Amino acid sequence: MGNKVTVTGVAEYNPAELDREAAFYVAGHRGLVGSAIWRRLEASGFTNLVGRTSYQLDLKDRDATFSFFAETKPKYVVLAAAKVGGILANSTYPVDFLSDNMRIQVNVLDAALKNDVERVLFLGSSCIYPKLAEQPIREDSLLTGHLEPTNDAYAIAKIAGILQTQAVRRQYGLPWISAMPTNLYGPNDNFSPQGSHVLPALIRRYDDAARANALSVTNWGTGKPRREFLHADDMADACLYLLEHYDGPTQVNVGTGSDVTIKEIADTIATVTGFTGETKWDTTKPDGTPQKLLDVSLLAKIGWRSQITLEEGLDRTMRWYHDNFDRLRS
Ligand SMILES: NC(=O)C1=CN([C@@H]2O[C@H](COP(=O)(O)OP(=O)(O)OC[C@H]3O[C@@H](n4cnc5c(N)ncnc54)[C@H](OP(=O)(O)O)[C@@H]3O)[C@@H](O)[C@H]2O)C=CC1
Ligand SMILES: C[C@H]1O[C@H](OP(=O)(O)OP(=O)(O)OC[C@H]2O[C@@H](n3cnc4c(=O)[nH]c(N)nc43)[C@H](O)[C@@H]2O)[C@@H](O)[C@@H](O)C1=O
Repeated sequence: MGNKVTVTGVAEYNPAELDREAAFYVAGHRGLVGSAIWRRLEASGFTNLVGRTSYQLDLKDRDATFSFFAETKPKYVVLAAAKVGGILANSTYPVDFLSDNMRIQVNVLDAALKNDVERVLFLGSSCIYPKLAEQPIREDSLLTGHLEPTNDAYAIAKIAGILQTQAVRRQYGLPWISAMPTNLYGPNDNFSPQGSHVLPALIRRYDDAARANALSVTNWGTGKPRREFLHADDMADACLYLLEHYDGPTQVNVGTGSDVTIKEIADTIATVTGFTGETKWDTTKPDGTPQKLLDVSLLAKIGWRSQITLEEGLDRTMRWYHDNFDRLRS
């Protein structure tokens, strides 16, 4: 690692470029985040990227995960493989979100340790923070209050992942880090009506309604909660930036620093899809946490800011959605 720079009172980091020829395993390389990281690494000249689908390698299988690490010997790992879903999936299948994610991350982190992986980036989520955390949410609000019940099982798994990363730092002195993204969107997102996050769900719902000349659509909850949306390409850029510029125990928030209400994002998507009907709200569906806006000042101190505006990101995502429309429905 390079020269140590102190960020007053928060963390320390050592800028150092990663070796472009070393084996770099992107766990979950077909997903929203993993595919964006893969594109970012390719564009930055990495020549030895390693990826496996869940069909080729089920990371819940400990023996298979250890064999894979022993064979491929990655020098770097980003853990973007996880069981992921929106508010309804999280609240309907809490056992899966807890158990699958615990198993995936324990297997990957243990195998990485056994095989001397030099740098690991563990990805958590902004849902690790207390439901009623002071906004914008600082990293030090972790474990200071009760979690949002619709995603507490998933959040507990993610908190365990952060702690495992920190424990490896303490016990073995390795420069492993973790990042906490806000709500993400972009190409290769999950657009399934029941399982997805809100932004892809709204794209699909309003686009379908516009094509069918429907008179109304019905969204979930009250529309009042506030969410912060970051494009996956920005997230991928932040991941590489953190790996090359940050070496501290604190999980680093990754977001844009601004949020919108669900009603506002719904109105925007209605406009861009050309839907002119009425929007209704199904208040029997959960709202989830009232606001989730990350404090991104640590990330700014380290030197990174998001570049893709919500308008630009939505435009890119809509174009990707239309290009992949047939495949997404097959
Ligand atoms: N999407 C979001 O809004 C947010 C995501 N995050 C975090 O970012 C990370 C990536 O999420 P995202 O890209 O959205 O998720 P996706 O669902 O788009 O992708 C998840 C990836 O994980 C892989 N995977 C799942 N289970 C297994 C398994 N048992 N074995 C091997 N691979 C598996 C899948 O592989 P395959 O395609 O081959 O089946 C898939 O490529 C996660 O840690 C998530 O918690 C954090 C905050 C917000
Ligand atoms: C990233 C984060 O994502 C999840 O948390 P969430 O932020 O609450 O996620 P969401 O995107 O699913 O919903 C955001 C808001 O939007 C409203 N909403 C309206 N209409 C639809 C709709 O059609 N689908 C969905 N999913 N939500 C809708 C919905 O009622 C809620 O008020 C975590 O479980 C966890 O996975 C996690 O870490």
